[in-house]
Amino acid sequence: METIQNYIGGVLKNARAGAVLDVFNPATGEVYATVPDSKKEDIEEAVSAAKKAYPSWSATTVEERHDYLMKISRAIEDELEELALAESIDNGKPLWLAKMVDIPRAASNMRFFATAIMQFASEAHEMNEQAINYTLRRPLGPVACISPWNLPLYLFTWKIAPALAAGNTVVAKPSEVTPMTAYLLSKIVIKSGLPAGVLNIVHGQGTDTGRVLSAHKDIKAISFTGSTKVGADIAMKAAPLFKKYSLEMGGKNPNIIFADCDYDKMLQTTLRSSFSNQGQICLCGSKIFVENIIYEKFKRDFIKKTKELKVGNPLDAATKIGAIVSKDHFDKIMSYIDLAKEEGGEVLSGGNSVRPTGNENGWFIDPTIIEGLANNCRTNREEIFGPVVTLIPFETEGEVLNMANNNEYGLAATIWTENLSRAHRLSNKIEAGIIWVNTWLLRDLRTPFGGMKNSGVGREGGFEALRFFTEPKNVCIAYENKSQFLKNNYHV
Ligand SMILES: NC(=O)C1=CN([C@@H]2O[C@H](COP(=O)(O)OP(=O)(O)OC[C@H]3O[C@@H](n4cnc5c(N)ncnc54)[C@H](O)[C@@H]3O)[C@@H](O)[C@H]2O)C=CC1
Ligand SMILES: O=C(O)/C=C/C=C(\O)C(=O)O
Repeated sequence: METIQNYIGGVLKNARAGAVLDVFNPATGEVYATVPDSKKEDIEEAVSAAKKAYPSWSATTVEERHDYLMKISRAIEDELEELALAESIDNGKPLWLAKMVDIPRAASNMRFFATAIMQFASEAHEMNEQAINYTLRRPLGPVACISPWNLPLYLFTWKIAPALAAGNTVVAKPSEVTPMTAYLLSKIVIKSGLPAGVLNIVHGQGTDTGRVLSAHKDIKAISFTGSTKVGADIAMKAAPLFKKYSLEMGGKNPNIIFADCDYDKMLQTTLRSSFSNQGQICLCGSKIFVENIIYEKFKRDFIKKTKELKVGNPLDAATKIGAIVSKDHFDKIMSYIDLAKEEGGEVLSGGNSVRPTGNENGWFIDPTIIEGLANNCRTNREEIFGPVVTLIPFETEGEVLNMANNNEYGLAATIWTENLSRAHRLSNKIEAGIIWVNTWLLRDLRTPFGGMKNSGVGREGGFEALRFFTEPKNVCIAYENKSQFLKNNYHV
C-alpha cells in the first residue's frame, strides 16, 4: 500500500489530523494507496507557506523562473516511464496513452510556460506625444489551482506552470480520485530545488479541501477545471471576495460531418474524438451529427470500427479502451445509458459493462453508440463524460447549426468538410470557444483555450494564462507640461 503525502512548505507530510482517503486502481477495483484527507488546518498551513514564499519568489527574475520550470520539465521527461505507469494505474487509462500524451504534455506545459514568460511583454500606449502609458504586469500573490481526474498530471501542470512562471506562489489541489502523479511531481519539485513554499500540493476532498482553499481570504485567484456544478460553487465563493477566477468546465460537443469530407480521415479521427481516454475528455465529440446522404454508410463503418476497439487491462499494449476512473463515475455513465434507452434511444453498439479476463473487478464499459434520440432530450443535453456517443442525422447546414447551438454548453466543436467557405461560415456561427476543422484535439499551446456559456469563464493557454495570473497596472507619464511641449514643438 502506497502512502501519498501533502507537500507543504517544501516538506512531504501527512494531514495534521492524520485522516486519509482510499485510492483505487480502477482496473482491479482494489485500494492500492491512501491520500491525505486534508482539512482547514492543512490549507491554513499551505496558504501561510505560499504567503511566506511570495515576496522572494515574486522578486526572482524571469530567467530564474525559466530555469526552475525547465529543470522540472526535464525531470518529468526523465521519469516518463514511472509517471506514465503511475497515471495508468491511478486513472485506468491505457499505459500507451499516458506515455504518448499525458506525461509528454505535462513536460511540455512546464517547458512552454518557462519560455513563454521570457517572451511575455506588456503594452505601451502613447498619447499624441503628450504622454506615454505603460502597463506593468505584476503577479497576484498566492493562487489556487484545482484540477480534475481525467488528465491528472496534464491538467495539473497546465495550471501550475503559468502561475509559477508569472511569479505567483501556488497552493494546488489535484483530484482526490487520481492524486498519484501530483505526489510524484512533488518529489520531482523537491529535487529541482524550487524554494520551499513556492508550490504547495494539498490533497483531499473537493467539498472540504477544495472549498476551503477556494474560499480562503489570502488566495488571490483560482484556476479550476472540472464540472460546471463545482465551477458555479467556486464562483459563488470567489465573487464576494473579489478574487479572479478562470473556470474550464463541462462540454457537450458537436462533431459535425458533411458528405464532402475526407471520409477515411474523418472516420479514424471520430473514433478518437468519441472514445479517447474512455470518452473522459471535456473536448470529446459526444454528439455526432451526420449529413443524411452518408448517414447509413457512416453508421455501418463507425459501428464496425468501434466493435474492433479492445476493452481491457490498461497495461496491455493492445488495449484501446481502459477502465472508467471510479465506481461512482462508472455508475453515472451506466445510468445515462439507461436514460438513453428510456428516452427512446436504440443502442447500436456496446451499452453494457465489460469484465475482461484478469480484470473482472474493474470498471469497464463497452464503447457505446446510440441513435434515435431527439436533439433536446437529456441524453443529448447533459455531459456524460464516458465512452458514449449519439448519432443524429441532418439535412441542411442551417438545421445542424441550430441543433449544435441548442445546448447550454459551448466548449468545442468539430466540423468535417472540404468546403472551405462552409467551414468558415460555421466556425463563425457555432457557439463554442474551440473549433476544429478536419481535425480534433490538435493543440498549439499559444492559443486561447476554454469555453463559452456553461462551459467556462476565461481562457487558458499562452499569454491568456499569463494575463490571468498577473494584475495589470497602468502608469501614465506626461512628457512635460503642455505649454512647454507646444512651445518646443511648434515654436509658439
Ligand atoms: N474538464 C471537464 O470538463 C471535466 C468535467 N468533469 C465532469 O464532472 C463530473 C464530476 O467529476 P469530478 O472529478 O467529481 O469533478 P469535480 O468538478 O467534482 O472535481 C474537480 C476538482 O474540483 C474539486 N472540487 C470538488 N468540489 C469542489 C468545491 N466545492 N470547491 C472546490 N473544489 C472542489 C475536486 O476535488 C477536484 O479536484 C464528471 O462526471 C464530468 O461530467 C470532470 C472532470 C473534468
Ligand atoms: O489543454 C488541453 O489540451 C486539454 C484540456 C482538456 C480538459 O480541460 C479536460 O478534458 O478537462
